[in-house]
Amino acid sequence: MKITLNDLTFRYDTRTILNAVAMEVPEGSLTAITGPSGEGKSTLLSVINRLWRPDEGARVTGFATARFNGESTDLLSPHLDLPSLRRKAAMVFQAPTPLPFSIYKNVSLPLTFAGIKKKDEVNLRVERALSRSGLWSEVKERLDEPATQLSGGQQQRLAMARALVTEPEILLLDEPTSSLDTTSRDRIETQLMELKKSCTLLLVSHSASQVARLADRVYQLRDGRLERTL
Ligand SMILES: Nc1ncnc2c1ncn2[C@@H]1O[C@H](COP(=O)(O)OP(=O)(O)OP(=O)(O)O)[C@@H](O)[C@H]1O
Repeated sequence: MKITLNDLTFRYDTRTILNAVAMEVPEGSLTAITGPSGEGKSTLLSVINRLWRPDEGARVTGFATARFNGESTDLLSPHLDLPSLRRKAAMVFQAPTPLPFSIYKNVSLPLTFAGIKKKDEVNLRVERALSRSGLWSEVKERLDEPATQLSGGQQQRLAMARALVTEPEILLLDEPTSSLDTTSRDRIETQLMELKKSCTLLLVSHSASQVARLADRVYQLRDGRLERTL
């Protein structure tokens, strides 16, 4: 399994969000998490790339592991290198988040943070990430233009490219198409079907039809309990 959660309990102060949940995410699959609003689906994703913060009152017990490059990693370890984890388990959020820079810099920035500076390598990776997110042919002639000039759907594919540029093994997607029209949604869904051949995808979605179209495995979160429904 690429990701395994076992007996995982997540609390914000006294409130239990995840109650002894278990989940197994097979490598190279698209696993979906559904469930009512505010139940803790985003919180569940935050366990995997460690976006939750103890200083906000969050407390976690149990087991959460991911296999990176064949090696098991304890996702709850206090010694985890978080920037490195987030390069291997990258995240795409609900709303597109273009930074006030060029299209090129929006995608290449994580490489700068990772210390990858060789121009040829950066160029290669930016092109590959934009191709994998299905945006390359639309932007290859305008890489120096501001990213904010892209349409909403293009901005979300740009966010996917930014997540993909470090070649993550896991891509966490938190309702990535909920703010988009159906054409933009379809484009992203097409890319996701292609991406799962080379990356493990964990998708939070409110849309039953989207889950039916895309998911190999489905979990539903309700009242703190996680139940496998497919
Ligand atoms: N830092 C925090 N401190 C306290 N409570 C929080 C914090 N972050 C989130 N919560 C609460 O935890 C619960 C779960 O939130 P979460 O965002 O994971 O739900 P969700 O299922 O993803 O919701 P939605 O579908 O609406 O995005 C919510 O009730 C939220 O108010």
